[in-house]
Amino acid sequence: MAYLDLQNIGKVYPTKQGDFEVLRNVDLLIDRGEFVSLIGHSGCGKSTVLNIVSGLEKATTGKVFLDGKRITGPGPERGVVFQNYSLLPWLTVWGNVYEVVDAVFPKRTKAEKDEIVEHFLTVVGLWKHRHKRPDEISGGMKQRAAIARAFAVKPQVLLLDEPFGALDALTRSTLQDELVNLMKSTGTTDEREFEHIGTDTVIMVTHDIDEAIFLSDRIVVMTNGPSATIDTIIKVPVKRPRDRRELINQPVYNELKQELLEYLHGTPAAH
Ligand SMILES: Nc1ncnc2c1ncn2[C@@H]1O[C@H](COP(=O)(O)OP(=O)(O)OP(=O)(O)O)[C@@H](O)[C@H]1O
Repeated sequence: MAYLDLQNIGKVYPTKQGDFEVLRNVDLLIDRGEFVSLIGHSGCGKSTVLNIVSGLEKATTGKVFLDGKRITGPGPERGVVFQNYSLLPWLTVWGNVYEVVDAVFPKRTKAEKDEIVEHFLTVVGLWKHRHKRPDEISGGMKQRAAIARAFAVKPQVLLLDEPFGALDALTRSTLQDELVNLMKSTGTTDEREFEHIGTDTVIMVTHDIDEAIFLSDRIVVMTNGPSATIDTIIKVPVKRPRDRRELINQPVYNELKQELLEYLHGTPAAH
């Protein structure tokens, strides 16, 4: 049985101009431990798929199962990083991360929770900005705060909607590496980890082909909308975790890049 099972997902938005069918017949099975990227033209419905798996959006048709249980709403085992950051405006950067760490690890001491928050704010380069509120920091910094918050609680399933989109190239690759590290820590025997086993399954929406190849086991290419569905699924036949420089020197890297470019640009966008 697949860990995540999307069965015949369809999504229709009622609009003033009539019903707008975003997704039709999306079927996808994801195993525990997989890293899957969703790629496709702007507006085809990638975020909608992610929102349905997060439970924040309801599918019009079809069902999603996680570990055999039907998803009917959000849950702590699924962490999200959305494009709009969703930080609480009245809390500082530190407070935004601490709040979720406190909620998810109620049995840890204050010192342990402080340590987690400090670690992840340092990783994303925001420690010295920890006292600022969201309206006092840039878009890229908000994105990094949202990443710190999601990574810090190590949800089993991480749902990432263009998480590194607003970041400069260097920060982007640092955080991609941190995501790789986060997944490596799965199965840790750290005594304090008893509430959580760590992040082992990721679905990420991205527009960046290199990022998709570097991080993913499989890349799901969506058709152009409306009524978008899965066009094809491309496997990345290289063992994870990968070394960025080694990977780009392998012939398979350019073959995959070419294949993805053909899928994405071989057919014109619908909009
Ligand atoms: N609440 C809504 N009501 C009506 N239409 C909507 C609503 N939310 C999204 N849409 C439409 O659904 C389509 C898919 O949106 P979605 O954000 O899932 O696309 P996407 O592939 O993630 O886009 P991008 O890559 O640009 O982020 C778009 O055409 C969008 O305009």
